[in-house]
Amino acid sequence: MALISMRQLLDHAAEHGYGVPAFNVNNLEQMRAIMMAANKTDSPVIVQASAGARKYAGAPFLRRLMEGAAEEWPHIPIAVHQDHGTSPAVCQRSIQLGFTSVMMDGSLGEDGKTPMDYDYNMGVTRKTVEMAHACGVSVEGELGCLGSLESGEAGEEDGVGAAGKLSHDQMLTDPEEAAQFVKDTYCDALAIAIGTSHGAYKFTRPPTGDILAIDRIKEIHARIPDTHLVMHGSSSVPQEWLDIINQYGGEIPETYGVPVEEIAEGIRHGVRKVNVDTDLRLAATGSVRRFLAENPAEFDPRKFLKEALAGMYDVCVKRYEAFGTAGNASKIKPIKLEDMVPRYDSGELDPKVN
Ligand SMILES: O=C(CO)COP(=O)(O)O
Ligand SMILES: O=C[C@H](O)COP(=O)(O)O
Ligand SMILES: [Zn+2]
Ligand SMILES: [Zn+2]
Repeated sequence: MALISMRQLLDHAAEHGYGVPAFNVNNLEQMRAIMMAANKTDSPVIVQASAGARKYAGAPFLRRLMEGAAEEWPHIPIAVHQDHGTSPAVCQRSIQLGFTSVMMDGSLGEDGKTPMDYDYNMGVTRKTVEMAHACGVSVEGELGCLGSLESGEAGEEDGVGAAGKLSHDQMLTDPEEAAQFVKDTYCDALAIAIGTSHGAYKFTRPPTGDILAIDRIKEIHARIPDTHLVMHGSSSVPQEWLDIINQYGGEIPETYGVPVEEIAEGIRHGVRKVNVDTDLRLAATGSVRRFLAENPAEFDPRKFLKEALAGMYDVCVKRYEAFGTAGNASKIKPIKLEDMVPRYDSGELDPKVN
């Protein structure tokens, strides 16, 4: 079974200059779509589960989904990551469950909503790193809060993210602070705030530099060249899927996501993990709406779920190709988690800070 640490996967991505989409998983169809697309394109995989996913599917089922993926596609390296952990204890339970990577999102408090200060964030992240690295598990931290530079609104969506108004400073990760944070915590990957937000309603117009700060990535990367940068809220919100949803009875107002070309520019400057959830939701919804509208007599869920899978598969293939992930699965030689431990202990994985 090729469940590997996210650190190993992202180190390979950094060495070879590509990015990896991290798709959120809640159910069988998403998992199969992601894996079938990875198999087709020879891409290594990051799948991630949120607190909402654990609530929806239940932790034992989620674990079995991931184990099932590794069993059916043993030649594909898979990092199993916990998305937006709200405390070291949550991260610890995920490690116990078999996750190979965790996110400690200390930019927000345990409620997942209240923006916290540097010292709190640094403390919980440092604690998580000590615990995770002792198990060979990697850690993603977050500095800055996701939110819209267009409206000043925080990124709350489906109960995830800060709520209310945020200042510009809170919504843009400071390169100086990022350098200090990496020095203080030794996290493997860092989620940065550059104007993206979760969900489908990111921008009211195609984003330009004033509302999507891709340039900020370059400044941060220059300070922490070994730390893998993570873009959250990076669905592209494909207009073709919005059109299909609305053509078949949906009511989604005009909205724009993060263009794939902007993500590719980020990848050229140190972004290695690109979080995508909403795009698969849109593809699944559009596919199901279309199928049921065109086949009103059908009632076998496998028929419409197969359509959902096909729509999501399509999005996954496009992202693996656009981010340069394709062609790399077969080049990675899996390192066991227990063999990551001495690598951390020896200091060979310590981050460089300029
Ligand atoms: O960041 C995400 C999960 O952590 C998902 O972002 P999207 O809502 O843009 O897909
Ligand atoms: O972090 C945001 C992801 O899109 C997960 O969303 P969720 O909490 O609804 O599962
Ligand atoms: Zn956050
Ligand atoms: Zn996120």
